[in-house]
Amino acid sequence: MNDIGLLGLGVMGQSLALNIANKGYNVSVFNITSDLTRTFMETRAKDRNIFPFYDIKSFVESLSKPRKIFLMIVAGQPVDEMIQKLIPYLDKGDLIIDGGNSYYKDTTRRLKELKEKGILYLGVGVSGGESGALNGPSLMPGGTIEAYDLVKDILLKISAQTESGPCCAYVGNDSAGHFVKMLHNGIEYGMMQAISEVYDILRKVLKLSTNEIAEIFEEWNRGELNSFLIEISHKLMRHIDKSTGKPTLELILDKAGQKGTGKWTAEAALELGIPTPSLNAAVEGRIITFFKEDRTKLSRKIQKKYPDLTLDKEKIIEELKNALLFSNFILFSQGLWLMSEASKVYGYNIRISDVLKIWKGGCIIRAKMLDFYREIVDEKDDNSNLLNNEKSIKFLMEKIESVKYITNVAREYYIPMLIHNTALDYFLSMTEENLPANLIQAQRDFFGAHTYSRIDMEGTFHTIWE
Ligand SMILES: NC(=O)C1=CN([C@@H]2O[C@H](COP(=O)(O)OP(=O)(O)OC[C@H]3O[C@@H](n4cnc5c(N)ncnc54)[C@H](OP(=O)(O)O)[C@@H]3O)[C@@H](O)[C@H]2O)C=CC1
Ligand SMILES: O=C(CO)[C@H](O)[C@H](O)COP(=O)(O)O
Repeated sequence: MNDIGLLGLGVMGQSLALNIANKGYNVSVFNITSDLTRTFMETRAKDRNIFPFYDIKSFVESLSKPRKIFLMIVAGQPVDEMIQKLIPYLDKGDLIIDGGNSYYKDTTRRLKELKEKGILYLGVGVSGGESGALNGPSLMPGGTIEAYDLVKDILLKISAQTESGPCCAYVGNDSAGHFVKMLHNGIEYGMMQAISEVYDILRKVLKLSTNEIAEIFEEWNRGELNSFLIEISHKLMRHIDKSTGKPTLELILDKAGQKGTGKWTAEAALELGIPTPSLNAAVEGRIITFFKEDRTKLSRKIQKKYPDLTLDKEKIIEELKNALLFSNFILFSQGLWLMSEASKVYGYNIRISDVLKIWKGGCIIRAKMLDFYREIVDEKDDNSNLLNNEKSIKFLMEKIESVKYITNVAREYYIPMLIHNTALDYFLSMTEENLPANLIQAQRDFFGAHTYSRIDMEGTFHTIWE
């Protein structure tokens, strides 16, 4: 009898199967297309404690009870289909673990449906891409503690390890695991967009070569900005395309793909009423890239009047570094506030400090600054908003002039900076006592008799404006 079943042998599934086997567990594997299983067994899984199965029944029957089946397949309908195929062979107390990027509301529904059948279910956020899955991902399991306890040992062993411990911890009830992973990706979109904005300034304003930009990013990666995304950015910038001799990056079409997790984050924020303009802007930024033909046509219709500026290269590089630190802070701040609200509304009971700990290693948004964010979260009882802390304000105010400077330079050169602009505007809005919403309220009352509150007396008021 094998310890665990891994269902789905795509990019992530193969690596996870190997990772689990490397930790000494016997792994049964199954994939919907048998050829993929055969190829995997003949290559990467050869002579390993990995056992192939070509039908669901024998795959399930190969597992010791209570059975543990890790799904690593395309999210959405395939997960529902596969659960239906598994159910006839499962017993009460068996556990299905969904490690894909499933929509959290689907996870809530599946948990309920399977609970009625006595089958346990865990929605586990998995981050780290192919190499993380193989060498140690960040794991965000959510569901019942009873279900988590069944696979806790395996998950802790296969996860990334940092000086703060394993990058796996029970994150909360119900669909908390997939909600947290979705938010991880929402922040990931923001960080990627912010880095690309900085890259744009370096190449278009300072006219640096891709290799020179790689050097700057490599230098930044040795300091406060140290992160997986900065690291891979400088590495990928050095990759040369063999057929042209050019940096491969320069040959990639500027249309960014997306599979949905960023959009779900923005939707969740709107649904829960938490302001996340920078997370939302990252999704919008990707959507805009998709309209390449329109952008190309329009770009030929406008005349750009470039300024006659003497640029201080070193100053711009230094200000960009600070602006990126500012924007990253705001991205996490918006994301963690949303997480905290979801935790209250959905009863997840998420410990944000633990989430920041498990994001320290293995995942795509791992960064040195996470220690600072965690320090802030740990300082207050109500950790719903990172901004409510003196250290945060000091950190941001030390960098605000850089963001103002950089966003102004960007404007002079017609360069969009969706993340940096929204991060700055968010900070200015959140730290402004007097916003012009009085006018909005008056307009609403004028056209729709929506009423308003007054600053000088209690109550609800309506005015006949004309
Ligand atoms: N790639 C990444 O960096 C990360 C991915 N994820 C998530 O992990 C999951 C898997 O991703 P990844 O490994 O990259 O994807 P791949 O496209 O490499 O693999 C997808 C897997 O799903 C299987 N599959 C597709 N349709 C069905 C179906 N109807 N029934 C059963 N199995 C099916 C495929 O089988 P076959 O090929 O035979 O059709 C294959 O095994 C996704 O939810 C993804 O969002 C999470 C973190 C990181
Ligand atoms: O979950 C992931 C990383 O954390 C996956 O790589 C995911 O596909 C990234 O999202 P998108 O494809 O929308 O960029």
